Amino acid sequence: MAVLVTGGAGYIGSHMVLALIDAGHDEVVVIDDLSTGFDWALPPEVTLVRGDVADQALVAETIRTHKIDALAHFAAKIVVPDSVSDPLGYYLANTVKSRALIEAAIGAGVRHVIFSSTAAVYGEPAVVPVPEDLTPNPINPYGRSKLMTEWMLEDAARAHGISYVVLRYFNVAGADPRGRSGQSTPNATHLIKVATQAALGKRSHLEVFGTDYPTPDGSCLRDYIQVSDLAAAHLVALNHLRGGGASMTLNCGYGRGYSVLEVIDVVKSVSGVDFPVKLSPRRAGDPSRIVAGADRIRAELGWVPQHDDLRGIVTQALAWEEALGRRNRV
Ligand SMILES: NC(=O)c1ccc[n+]([C@@H]2O[C@H](COP(=O)([O-])OP(=O)(O)OC[C@H]3O[C@@H](n4cnc5c(N)ncnc54)[C@H](O)[C@@H]3O)[C@@H](O)[C@H]2O)c1
Ligand SMILES: O=c1ccn([C@@H]2O[C@H](COP(=O)(O)OP(=O)(O)O[C@H]3O[C@H](CO)[C@H](O)[C@H](O)[C@H]3O)[C@@H](O)[C@H]2O)c(=O)[nH]1
Repeated sequence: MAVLVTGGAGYIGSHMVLALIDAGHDEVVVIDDLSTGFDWALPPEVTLVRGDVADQALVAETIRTHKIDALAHFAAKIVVPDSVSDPLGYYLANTVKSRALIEAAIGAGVRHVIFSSTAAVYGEPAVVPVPEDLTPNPINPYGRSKLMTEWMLEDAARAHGISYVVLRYFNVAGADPRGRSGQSTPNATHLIKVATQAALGKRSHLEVFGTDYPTPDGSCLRDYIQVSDLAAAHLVALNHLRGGGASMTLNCGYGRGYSVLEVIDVVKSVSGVDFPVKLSPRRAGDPSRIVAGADRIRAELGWVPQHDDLRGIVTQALAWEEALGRRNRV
């Protein structure tokens, strides 16, 4: 039995690949078009199929050749403000292409699917921390594009007798504790990545997008989950499905929110650099606060996070950013 990881050369997917290898899974296959991923992020024992997840012939051949029973689908476009300016591009990448992938995967014999969804499906939730059974109400095209894929997967699983786990990630951050991978996108927009780049002088300053939100300090609140903890959640989800477990949808977060200004303070404290910060207007598509109701995944899958510590997450992100600079990569 082998696992196909779409988007495995990307930030989170590469940590999933490492988690699979570390756990002794001997056949891991990645399909990735390298649009935002890097082949060097993959260990040498992993098979990389370079291509598009919507190429149904390629997907079917890959699944049959490697006798794949489980699919972990990470490949997507992921930047919320870009989805506001290019909604149709996001619906194509995240919804239309996922439809093609799911059809090809089921047709070729895949039995289990783990899907990378997002807290963005909740939009601006009335309840915080947000439980999984709150009716989704995304406020940007990114969240909508992902929610439609959740629905397609749920319907297709019911019709074709396969099982799935939808994981709704909150804000993913940090890097592999052993320094093997991290967030490598040069023009990434994620707060902790941008802040570490500002601390290391790769950016002149950091902008805070909005200080007039209805939150304690006026900046947005997010629940930052460490990337290897998230990968570990996928492993327990995989074991659950292969063991005959039921389909389910689970939040992935720690259940605690930090404001943008709090995160900046931690990055300044850990790095020892008082980099310039500019207070700017709100960014399109941002909800004010989003924190995971984090109990269900622990109860259902027995997931126990190992890295629930913002200072530790920032320390890992800084170390990875420094290593990228040393390697002259990005
Ligand atoms: N980063 C976060 O905070 C976050 C939060 C919630 C959900 N997610 C979800 O996690 C998943 C992974 O995100 P990430 O942060 O690792 O992003 P990423 O951009 O680093 O990784 C995406 C990978 O998918 C590949 N890819 C994109 N489109 C493809 C296609 N059509 N065919 C083949 N490969 C393709 C890219 O080359 C890249 O390697 C996404 O589905 C995203 O929506 C991320
Ligand atoms: O330079 C920056 C970057 C971000 N922010 C703020 O920091 C917060 C977090 O922003 P990120 O861009 O790091 O993350 P998002 O919350 O926009 O989105 C991320 O988490 C979501 C889930 O909550 C999605 O899944 C999405 O893929 C992923 O990028 C937001 O309030 C944003 O306005 C800044 O103030 N300055």
